Amino acid sequence: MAKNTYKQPITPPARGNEPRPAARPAPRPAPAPEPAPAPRENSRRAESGSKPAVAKSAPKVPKPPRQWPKLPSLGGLFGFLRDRRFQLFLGFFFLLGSIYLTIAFVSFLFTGHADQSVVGSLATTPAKEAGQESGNWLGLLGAMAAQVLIYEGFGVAAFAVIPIVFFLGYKIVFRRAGVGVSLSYVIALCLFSMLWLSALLGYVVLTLQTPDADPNLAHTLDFLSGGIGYEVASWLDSLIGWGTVLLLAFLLISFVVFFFNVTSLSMGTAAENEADAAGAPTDGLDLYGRTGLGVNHGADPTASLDTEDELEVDPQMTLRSTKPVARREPEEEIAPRFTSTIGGDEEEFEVESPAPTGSVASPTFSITPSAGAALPLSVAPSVGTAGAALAASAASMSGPSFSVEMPVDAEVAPVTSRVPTPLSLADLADGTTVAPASPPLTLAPAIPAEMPPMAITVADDDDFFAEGTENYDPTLDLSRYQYPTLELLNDYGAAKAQVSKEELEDNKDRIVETLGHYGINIASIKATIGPTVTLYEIVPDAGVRISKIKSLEDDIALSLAALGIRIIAPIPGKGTIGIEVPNTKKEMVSIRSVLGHEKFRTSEMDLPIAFGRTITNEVFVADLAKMPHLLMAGATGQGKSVGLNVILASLIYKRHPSQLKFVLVDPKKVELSIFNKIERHFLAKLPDTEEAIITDTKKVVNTLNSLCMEMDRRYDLLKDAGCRNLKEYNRKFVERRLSPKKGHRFMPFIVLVIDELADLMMTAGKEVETPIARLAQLARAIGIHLIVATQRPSVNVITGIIKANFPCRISFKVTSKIDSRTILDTGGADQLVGQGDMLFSAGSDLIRVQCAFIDTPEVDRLCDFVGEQQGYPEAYALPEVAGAEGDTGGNSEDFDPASRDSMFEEAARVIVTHQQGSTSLLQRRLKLGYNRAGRLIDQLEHAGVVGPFEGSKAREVLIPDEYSLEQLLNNLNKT
Ligand SMILES: Nc1ncnc2c1ncn2[C@@H]1O[C@H](COP(=O)(O)OP(=O)(O)OP(=O)(O)O)[C@@H](O)[C@H]1O
Repeated sequence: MAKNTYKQPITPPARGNEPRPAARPAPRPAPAPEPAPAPRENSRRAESGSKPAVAKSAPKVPKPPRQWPKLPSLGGLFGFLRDRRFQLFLGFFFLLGSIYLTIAFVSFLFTGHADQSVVGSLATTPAKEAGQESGNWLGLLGAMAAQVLIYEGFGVAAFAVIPIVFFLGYKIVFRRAGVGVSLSYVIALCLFSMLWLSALLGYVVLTLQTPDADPNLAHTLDFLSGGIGYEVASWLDSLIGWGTVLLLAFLLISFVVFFFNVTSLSMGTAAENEADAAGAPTDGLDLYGRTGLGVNHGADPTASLDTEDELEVDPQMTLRSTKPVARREPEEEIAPRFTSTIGGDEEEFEVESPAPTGSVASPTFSITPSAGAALPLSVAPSVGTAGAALAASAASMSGPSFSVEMPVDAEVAPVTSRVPTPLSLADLADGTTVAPASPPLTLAPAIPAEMPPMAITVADDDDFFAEGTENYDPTLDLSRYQYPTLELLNDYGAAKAQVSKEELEDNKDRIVETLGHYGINIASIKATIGPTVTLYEIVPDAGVRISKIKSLEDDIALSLAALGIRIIAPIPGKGTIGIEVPNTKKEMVSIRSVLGHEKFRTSEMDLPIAFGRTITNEVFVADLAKMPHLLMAGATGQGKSVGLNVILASLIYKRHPSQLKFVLVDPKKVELSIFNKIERHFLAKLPDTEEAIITDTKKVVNTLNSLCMEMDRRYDLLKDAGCRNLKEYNRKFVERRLSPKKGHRFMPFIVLVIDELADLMMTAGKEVETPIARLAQLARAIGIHLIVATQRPSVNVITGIIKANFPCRISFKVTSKIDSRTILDTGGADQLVGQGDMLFSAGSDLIRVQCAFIDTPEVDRLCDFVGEQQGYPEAYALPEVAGAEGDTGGNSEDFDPASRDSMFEEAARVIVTHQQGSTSLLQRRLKLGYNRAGRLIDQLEHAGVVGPFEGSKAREVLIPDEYSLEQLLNNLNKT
């Protein structure tokens, strides 16, 4: 029966918007009228199950009358199945039946031959007479059963029927699987063994039964395979001959792989093997769910995990069932009961069962925090003492059999978990101590009826942080995340020098000659071949004025008949003059060659970017975290987009999704859309937006403002933690010196990429300029970095205030010297050769780099590789911008009561009843998606029910009680 005994779950703080309240939630209030839930917008796996409670209290929407003919209800027809007496009758029938079959089968091994004629003569002989002649210890019926199942059926493999019958009876009588093995597990194993063995023995019999074989042997063999096995084998033999053996081997391997969930052929460590032998729940997944030994099988429920196995579950929990995996007729009595031990007292409460028609075999459960629970809390299902069922069930269930869902919430203390997502059943064991986690975990689904009893003790938040010996590892939320491999990128082979000796000599001679014409003699000349240009370093004779050489730039270019000559006079720190001469044949720098270079691979930088190769052919790697922002310019078609992709790819190759988030702004709409695939891994977005990649100017303004809010919050947290920068702060958090209870969280780097600033500046001007400048000025310490690109480096796009805050700039080829000056404060960018030829300026240094090349299919493959892996439930949510226009429901001026959400009143009641202005409360109580709950909160703000957004705190509830609320609602309805 569906019950919802936890009346008031605490609000799991929603990332980005509704922060976790600083203090532990208030004790459970008196039961209040349940708000009517509505169908979820964004159903989550763990929350999408149908719930009777939901159905009961659903809003009273009049249903259209159905005109279907009346049929007798199935419940009435098969109601006797729920009769416990009938169940016991059936259960014992199977149990005794299994004993009967065992005796009959064993007897058949001795008396079978004699009984064959007895059973065969049944058509002509009276049953009584035949029974008297039967040699089977269980009479004629025993002889018949054995004859059918063994001789005519499956041979000795028919013994596998016995466990099926036994466990079926056991399950019905005792309402749980026997000896820790789930029924489906037994049935699958036994059926396969029976069919496979029978076919194998059939083939053996077929091969041994040659005309000259010993008749006694042939007689014995009759029993081995049974009629079916023999027929199957002969059929296979006629079709594929001795390939039958291969086929059978293949079937066996396939079964083992799927049934035991073999995922790896590695032999595992000695420790793992030991643990395995002892029945500890390693089960193919290591402590953090990574695939290890590769075989899932029964786990000893009493085996407790060592400290590393700790799970983290939010301190307070509600147990409720969600999506049933399989369904069958309801059996109310079997509804699992859970006990919660609070302090020394045991308190029993019922779990919301999936639905009146819900499954008992495999209902699913989620554990989410609840307000009423005190610490420490231990939760133990009181049904099911089955031993090895836990892991076995996990193995036999396909898909995400048991998962932890953690709402990703920027606002809230981060997930402190060392729990892999999804959590495997094997990760839970009796006696597991779990650390508190915030945001909450949702564990789903489990198989309570087959779950061994287990107690998950949730340590107090403070204790955890005080006692935690192990460092917090943010990557463990996606512990199975695989970094992209270089194989995803095109291999263009080793770079070859494209400049011939003749070309070098030729150029050298011409330079010497040209300078000679102007009376400049050269003491020495040296060439360094780069991918795009060759640098000729000359040491002029004493007394030659450098400015003279510089003024000859065009003349030298003319005499060399080459575009893009750049003279560096003098080369800083070298005392020579450089003349860069483009190579006749450019060498393409593949991204693979730079990402695979040791310099990048072993880089200790926070945000390393492998831009390409310098003119001395060295791989050029720079740290975005140090820049700390980057301005990019370049005329159209000169390699900007490729450059941006190189930057994004470098960062994706080097960072884990937990450490880095991108905010992608793409007014051109097509350049960055490819990165949509990695939304749940690497992208951040406003909570109320559908698309993670921002293409709309209005949304850009909101996003920039939201980033400013995030920046302010981060500064507050840093201040509170006494840290000067993000690195220090995260280190402290990792060392568990900062408690999530106080709002602390692991903060990923955020990289904002704007693909075309000109467009934004034209449409939104100051609205974007101010937050960009603000972010650029302040965000360096708190890990927000900006990469802003533009085609038009004119002063009304790259304004003084923007330029002043972007010390690090890149210019691809631009069309004029003025543009070059605007972006780099010096000429030179106009003389580049294009196709990724770029100048990198960090302060005074100007470095010429050939940008690496990454093709769109390569980016595609990279994004597919990342995107196909398990990600967070949703993109990293940025703080909601109060009063933001667009999707948030409008601002106060244009708030129209008539266009209120249909759940508006229910939402208001929930908020007032709980006195908590939180989006996630609405999400949970009303089963809403984040977007809709966010809109509702906004509408409630406009209606005066809740106060404005308050950063890290929940919104203030402005209506003190339900009476005042009803008055307000009445007034609103009148207007
Ligand atoms: N690093 C590079 N190495 C070799 N070729 C390159 C490189 N970068 C760009 N190219 C060539 O230049 C072409 C245009 O590059 P890209 O699309 O990046 O230009 P863009 O500056 O972004 O142009 P737009 O502003 O019009 O989008 C590419 O298709 C490619 O052929």
